[in-house]
Amino acid sequence: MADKPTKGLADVVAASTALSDIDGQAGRLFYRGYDIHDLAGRTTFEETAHLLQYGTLPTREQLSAYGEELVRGRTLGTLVEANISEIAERQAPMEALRTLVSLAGGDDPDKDSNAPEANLRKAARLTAQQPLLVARYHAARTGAVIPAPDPSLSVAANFLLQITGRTPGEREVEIFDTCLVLHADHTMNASTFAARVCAATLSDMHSAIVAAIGTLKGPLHGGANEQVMRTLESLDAGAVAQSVRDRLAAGEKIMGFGHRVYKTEDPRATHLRQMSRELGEASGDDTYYRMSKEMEEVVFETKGLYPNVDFYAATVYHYLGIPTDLFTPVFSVSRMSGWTAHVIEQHADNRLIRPDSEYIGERDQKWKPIAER
Ligand SMILES: CC(=O)SCCNC(=O)CCNC(=O)[C@H](O)C(C)(C)COP(=O)(O)OP(=O)(O)OC[C@H]1O[C@@H](n2cnc3c(N)ncnc32)[C@H](O)[C@@H]1OP(=O)(O)O
Ligand SMILES: O=C([O-])CC(=O)C(=O)O
Repeated sequence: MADKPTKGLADVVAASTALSDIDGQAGRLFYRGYDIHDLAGRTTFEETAHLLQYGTLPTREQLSAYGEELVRGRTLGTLVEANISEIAERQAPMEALRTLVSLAGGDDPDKDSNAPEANLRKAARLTAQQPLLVARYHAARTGAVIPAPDPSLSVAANFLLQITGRTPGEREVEIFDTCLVLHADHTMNASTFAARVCAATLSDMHSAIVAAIGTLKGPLHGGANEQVMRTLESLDAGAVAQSVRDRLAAGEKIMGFGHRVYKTEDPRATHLRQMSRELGEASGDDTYYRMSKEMEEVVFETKGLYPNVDFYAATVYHYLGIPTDLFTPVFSVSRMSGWTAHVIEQHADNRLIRPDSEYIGERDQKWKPIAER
């Protein structure tokens, strides 16, 4: 007889990983032993992706080779090209990405191999393609002609260029790059777990990533960043505190607050709050930042909850000119680096992930023919 399950697998250690570690009491996050506070603002997304996928911060030569691989990967295959316009017309952003990554699996030259070298090549291609998929999806649905990927630009700069259609400022690129670093990996979060469950059947990397994208989409996970912006837009700037109190009193969840693991401030929120303030002030209208601060105070006062990574990410993306329904796709652009690294790690030391369940249904039922039911 199985033990009583922990609802939502809270506190269950479901996998071993050398990729990231969280101290939820102290509010600390590490990627392969490096404190997120040391990485954020000092290490580029490309270096972070290399750290996760290859295991080390790259030397200059390694970074240059990896950067070139990412630049070469900024291209879409024939299956994706043939379908992206229709998908953009008919599917919302995260659904479209789920479909497009699945199609990209069909285009991938390494699709039939889970070998370590093939997995590394697929990880780089998926990391390179994800921002392009988001930009091309957005262009297809708006009819905009977007600039072609610029090989001289970083992942962050190229994405901002393609989404906004204008050359981003240096500080905007730095800030967006830091966002990508902050979202890259996070232990056994729901989408990473989904990817690992899929990979552990010895299914392929693209299948695992499709599972992860579908899982990230939900508002209790990555989908919360979009909902944060929708909440801010729905509030009267002069009555934020009262509206939030009313919503909490009515039993509503306020998106962007609370976390399964952090019992104190999410260390990523510390950076995102600061970047939101900076961009809000630079924009000349920091209303959404100030409203966010007020929400944060009221939610803490009323429920003792802290903002998670999604809360201030919303206003940062807003100030950077990213459309609200692309906030969760932006999360996937970064998390692709972590998801793929987890698939590599799972395949390297695999055992099927198949937990037990507690049976709570009827027993000893007596079968009757259909005429007697
Ligand atoms: C990248 C990420 O995935 S970060 C998380 C993004 N998700 C969100 O921001 C959605 C809002 N937050 C939540 O729903 C939750 O805090 C989660 C999903 C993140 C964590 O969930 P769990 O660990 O299962 O906590 P759970 O949902 O059981 O909450 C515990 C208690 O805090 C309350 N609570 C948790 N989060 C919130 C919130 N955002 N607003 C109001 N109350 C909340 C719950 O209602 C519950 O109260 P109760 O014990 O009186 O019923
Ligand atoms: O860890 C989690 O449960 C959610 C989260 O913050 C993330 O995926 O970044």
